[in-house]
Order: sequence, then C-alpha cells, then structure tokens
Amino acid sequence: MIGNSIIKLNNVDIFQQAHLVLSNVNLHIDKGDFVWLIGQTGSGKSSLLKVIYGDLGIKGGTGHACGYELSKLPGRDIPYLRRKLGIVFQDFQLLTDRTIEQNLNFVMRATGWTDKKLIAEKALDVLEKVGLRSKLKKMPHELSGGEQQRVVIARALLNDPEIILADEPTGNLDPETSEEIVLLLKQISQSGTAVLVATHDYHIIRAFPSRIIKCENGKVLEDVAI
Ligand SMILES: Nc1ncnc2c1ncn2[C@@H]1O[C@H](COP(=O)(O)OP(=O)(O)OP(=O)(O)O)[C@@H](O)[C@H]1O
Repeated sequence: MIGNSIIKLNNVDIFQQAHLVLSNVNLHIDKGDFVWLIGQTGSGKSSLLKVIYGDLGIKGGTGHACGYELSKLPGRDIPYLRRKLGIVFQDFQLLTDRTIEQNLNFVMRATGWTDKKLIAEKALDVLEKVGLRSKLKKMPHELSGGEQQRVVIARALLNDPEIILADEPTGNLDPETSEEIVLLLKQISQSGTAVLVATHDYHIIRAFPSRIIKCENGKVLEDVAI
C-alpha cells in the first residue's frame, strides 16, 4: 500500500500477445473501496484483473498494486504480491477431497505459515468472518453453493489482503444467495479491504449501488452509470 492507494494505473497499455486489449488505462482503487467491473465478453475485464495480480505485464505507463511496481515486477515478487491479494475466481474452487479446515490449512502452508496454533486460530478467525465457524470439519460437498462461496472468500482473507479480486463470484448462485455474498463482500470493504468485483449481473449491481468501471472499445471508463 502507498498511502491509502492499493491499485494505481497511469496511462497503461494492456496487451494479450500482440493484441492491444486496453489502452491508456487510468485506474485508482483505495483502501476500503468497493468497485464493480463490467463489460461485455472479450472486452478485457480478465486482462485487467491479470495485470493487477501480476499475470500479465503492462506496456507503456506506470502502475502499482499493493506496493509493487507493475512495470518492473520481477517473477520472484509475484508470490508476495499474490499474498496481498485475495482471489475469488470461478476456476479457483475448493479442493473436494478434504475438509474446510484442510482447505484453509493447505493455503496457509503454501504461503509460508508454519505455526500450528496460529494456523488453527486463523482458520477459525476467517470462518467466523464469513459466518461459518461451525463448518470447520465439513467436506465441501456437505455445504451449499453459497456456503462454499463463503469459504472461498474466507480462504481469500487468510493473508489479510489489501484487496479482494472477485470474478463473477455470484455466477452459479440464486438471486437471494448472490445478495448475501455481495453483502459479505461489502462488509469486508467496510472493514478496510478494498474489493473489485467483475460481473455481468446488473440486477445485483442495482441492489448494491457503488462505483462502476467498464471495459469498452479498448478503454476503461470510470464512474459509469447502468
Ligand atoms: N491468452 C490470450 N492470448 C491472446 N489473446 C487473448 C488471450 N486471452 C484473452 N485474449 C483476448 O483478449 C481480449 C480480452 O479478453 P478478456 O479475457 O480480458 O475479456 P473479458 O472481458 O474478461 O471476457 P469474459 O467476460 O468473457 O471473461 C479478447 O479479445 C480475447 O480474445
């Protein structure tokens, strides 16, 4: 974090191979912000998220994410950047062959946690935050879709991230459960962690009005209305 700034992109160009996906991108996200990211399929939302989590480099311009300079991000720094980001993506679901506790422990061990007592405490702490403390010993299939998504959010909170990046977090959920998940993400942002949510679901955006950015025609538009 630089001051209150979590993400800042200045005149950044974003390419996929030789294809310029988004040009002259200016974006700022500060501590505790809640921001919707919209745009048609193929408009560049995933590419923008990839830049933020260090999976895609930037050309032209300057930028930082969670204190890391994106224009000269060495590969060895990417795991450290990722620990400051909580990722809630469709293709990053729970491991089905182990309990919720084991899922959380797996991520903590992979990110450098070694103290058993601290690991046990943190697992309960993040589950408490998403209202699922009692599910510690359950297997993923014993939870509803909404509960599983809450565990995914709990997992994203393990390393006390500065920002949560969520890509279609309500994609597989019914409207009521979707609202509960977004309410939880809103509460997380109010406690100081920024939240950026990519979605196609305008209904949920209307239910939770907040700042909206849009990928359109190779640009990122700020503060759009829907
Ligand atoms: N690995 C890649 N190599 C080349 N081109 C790519 C690659 N990934 C994406 N693209 C292209 O970049 C553009 C933006 O894709 P991106 O995945 O960022 O869009 P999106 O807005 O996230 O779409 P969706 O809503 O479907 O996820 C598209 O034209 C896509 O075909």
